[in-house]
Parts: sequence; structure tokens; C-alpha cells
Amino acid sequence: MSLIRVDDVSFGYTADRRILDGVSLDIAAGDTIGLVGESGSGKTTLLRLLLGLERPNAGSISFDGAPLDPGNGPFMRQFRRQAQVVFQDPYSSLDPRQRVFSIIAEPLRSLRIASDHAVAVASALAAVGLDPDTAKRYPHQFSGGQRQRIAIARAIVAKPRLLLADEAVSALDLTTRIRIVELLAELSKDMSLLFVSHDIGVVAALCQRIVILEHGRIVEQGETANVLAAPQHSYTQRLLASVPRLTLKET
Ligand SMILES: Nc1ncnc2c1ncn2[C@@H]1O[C@H](COP(=O)(O)OP(=O)(O)OP(=O)(O)O)[C@@H](O)[C@H]1O
Repeated sequence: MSLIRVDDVSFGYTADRRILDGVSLDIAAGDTIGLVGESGSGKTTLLRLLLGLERPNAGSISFDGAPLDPGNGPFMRQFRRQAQVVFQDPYSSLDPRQRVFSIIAEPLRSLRIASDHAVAVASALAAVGLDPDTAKRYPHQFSGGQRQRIAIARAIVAKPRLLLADEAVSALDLTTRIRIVELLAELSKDMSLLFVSHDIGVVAALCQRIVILEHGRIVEQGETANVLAAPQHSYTQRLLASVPRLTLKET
């Protein structure tokens, strides 16, 4: 069964401009999906709809078979526990005034999860390959790659079933990017992953399926290897021709 199902969704921030147009997408347990498109194609907007931060103007989104209704508080609390997000910029996404422990434990507090927070934070730090001592320090004491690991630890501390990553490696240098992609690949064994990126090379290394968005419409989707080997749509062909390739082996 679908974890998230997007059914013929259209959306505009204003009435006069449609950003997403008839988008349908299924994310099942265990899926790793790369959502690719040029800047402005609507990737982040789709992610905002998936998070319940915006409502579709037409069509529907469901999670675990139930409508994703931002107005339904108890449902959204359950949903937020199960779907977490990592953003692009590890410098602005972590509160500089809080210690790392408090940052990572934030979803446990806000979702009122009554686990042992110290144990959960230690386990999340271990999962992202950071030393337990990290918890006592502040974000400014870490590099961009380490900060992104902290942001990922926060996203996985409540053991979500779906991780949404919005250009989560784009701000990192090449070597760090490869490490974080490897980390996400490891974590995706235990959760579904929707990885938003303009970088087809990273998606090729990480995602089993690829979805291509052009001007708010899905123009092509399928197994990444098949789509990349024989892109059917002219937009995908253009994207492939213009984006430099990156594979995990290029270290
Ligand atoms: N809050 C907003 N109000 C009005 N228009 C918006 C808003 N956010 C985004 N847009 C517009 O929606 C369109 C799609 O933006 P979106 O951020 O979803 O694209 P994207 O594919 O994620 O781009 P990028 O790769 O540059 O992040 C753009 O034209 C953008 O200007």
C-alpha cells in the first residue's frame, strides 16, 4: 500500500499562476525516489504540499490511506512523527543558540514522544556517524557536512517512515556530498526517501526511482536506471545533457 499518494494535484500560491498541474505520485514503504527538475519547476512546492504546509487547489493527498488534512491536529501530529524533512542549508536550519542535544531532541519534545530522550539522541547521533560528545556542543562548532548530519539526526530521531530531503546535499562540497549521500543510502534501508534535487547524478547514485518535473508537470517517471539509459521525454534528455554526472565511485 502507498505510504503517500498524490492524486491529480494542482496548486498555485496565487489564483493567477499554477505551480503544480495534475501531479500524481505514489511513495510506498521502502521506495527511494528522486524528484528532479530545473529551478522553479515546483519541487519544493510539491514537498510543502506533501508536508501539509500547503493545501492542493485540486486533487488529493493521502498518508497511509487517510486524507492529509492540515486542519486535523491529532492526525498531523501522527503524520509529523512519521514524515520528517531535511533542508538544503545546514547553516540556517539549526538554531545557533541551542546545544546539539536540544536540537536533535526537538521532534521528541514537540511531538510529545515519551521515550528516553538521551537514549534516542545518542542512537540518532550514532546512526549519522557522529561522536556522542557532539550533543554537548553548539552548531557553529561544526563543519557544513557535520551540521547536515546533525540535521539528519534530528529528522530520524523519532524513527519516521518517510524522509523528505530538499536539496539536502546541494550546499556541500563534493567529498562531503558523497559522504552524506552514502549516509542517506544507508538510512533509506529503514525508511522511504523522497530526495528532491536538480542533480541527476546524485539521484542516480541514491534513488531507485526517478520522477522528472517540468513547469509543475511530471513529464517522466520510472526506474532510475531505465530512465537514464533511455530518457523518453525531450526535457529529460535536455536535463541529462546539461547536468554533470556524479557517482559514488568518483571519490
Ligand atoms: N511562497 C510563494 N509565493 C509565490 N510564489 C512562490 C512561492 N514559493 C515559490 N513560488 C514560485 O513557485 C515556483 C516554483 O518554486 P519551487 O521553489 O517550488 O521550485 P523548485 O523546483 O523547488 O526550485 P529550486 O530548485 O530553485 O528550489 C517558482 O516560480 C517560485 O517563484
